[in-house]
Amino acid sequence: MCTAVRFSDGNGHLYLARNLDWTSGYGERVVLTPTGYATRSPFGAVAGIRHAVIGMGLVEEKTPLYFDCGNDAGLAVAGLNFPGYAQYAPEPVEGATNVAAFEFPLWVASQFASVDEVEAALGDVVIVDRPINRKYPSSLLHWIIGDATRAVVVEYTSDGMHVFDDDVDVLANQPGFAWHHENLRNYLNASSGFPEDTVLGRARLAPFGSGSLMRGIPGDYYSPSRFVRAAYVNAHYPEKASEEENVSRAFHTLQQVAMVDGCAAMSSGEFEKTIYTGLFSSRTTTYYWNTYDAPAIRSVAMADHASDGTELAVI
Ligand SMILES: C[C@H](CCC(=O)NCCS(=O)(=O)O)[C@H]1CC[C@H]2[C@@H]3[C@H](O)C[C@@H]4C[C@H](O)CC[C@]4(C)[C@H]3C[C@H](O)[C@]12C
Repeated sequence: MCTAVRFSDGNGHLYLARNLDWTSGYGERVVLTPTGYATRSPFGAVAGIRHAVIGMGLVEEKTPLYFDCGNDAGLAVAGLNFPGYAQYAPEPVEGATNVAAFEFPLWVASQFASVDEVEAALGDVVIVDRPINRKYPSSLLHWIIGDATRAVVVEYTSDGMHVFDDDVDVLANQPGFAWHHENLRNYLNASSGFPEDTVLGRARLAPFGSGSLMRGIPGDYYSPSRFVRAAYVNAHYPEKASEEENVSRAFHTLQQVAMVDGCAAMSSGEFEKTIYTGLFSSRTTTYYWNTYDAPAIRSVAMADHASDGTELAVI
């Protein structure tokens, strides 16, 4: 499973972070797509790279396949599994902007500078089930897209495109965003406060310590539970000013919804775990990540490579 969160430093910078939860990795690396790169795009949606893009992904058929990424203008996107709901158009539609499912994150991050811009463009978009090759059929995903001010969730289902204003800045897996948002109403009681002593019968009862009013926030790995827990932590985390504090914030928040080996099996019987946690910071246009087996945080800044070059940098 996967979980993603967006937040800001209150000073015009975006932080968008995600856990990639699966049984094993795909050989993913940090990939920088510079503005001079001539990428392939089956229907021409990604005609050129207007904004340099950095994120986690694979390169296949000379095409960056991003799992999550951000750009030099402060916009970022992450794709999370959405099987049973996602349904792309079988063929391109004449007159529309046809975006192959595999290139959706690259299309977002290479073409636009803000959530408002993407949202306006999405009105004309058809997401097409056109795999990059036979090895990699289209993944069934939904996406969170964020900038320094807000986030939206994009779901493409049997009745077409849906764009939701994500006012809690979180995404998990199934079911759809609208369900997850409604489900938050089950947790209105949860708060970060410290309760008063209470009287029960002739007994005066005091809390054991802090955390008492947070009880009821679900602790398991099920997608609805991760959505609620990530929304709680992300909303209660105090705004932080520095890059270091915000990197710490992202990794601490996602640690709350990270999956530990052996605890949750998939239908195959294999266990899911958090393969990597990735974070895009627009403040430094840096991609930070760690992995299950190498938990120290590593980073690559766009400035470390030629973001106006013609070749992909695979780090
Ligand atoms: C498996 C990943 C999603 C993890 C997740 O959400 N798990 C949820 C588990 S569960 O259902 O809820 O049980 C997704 C996220 C991004 C996906 C990748 C990206 O979309 C890029 C390419 C796209 C190609 O079409 C398929 C390979 C691929 C390389 C994808 C493989 C895989 O589907 C990825 C890595």
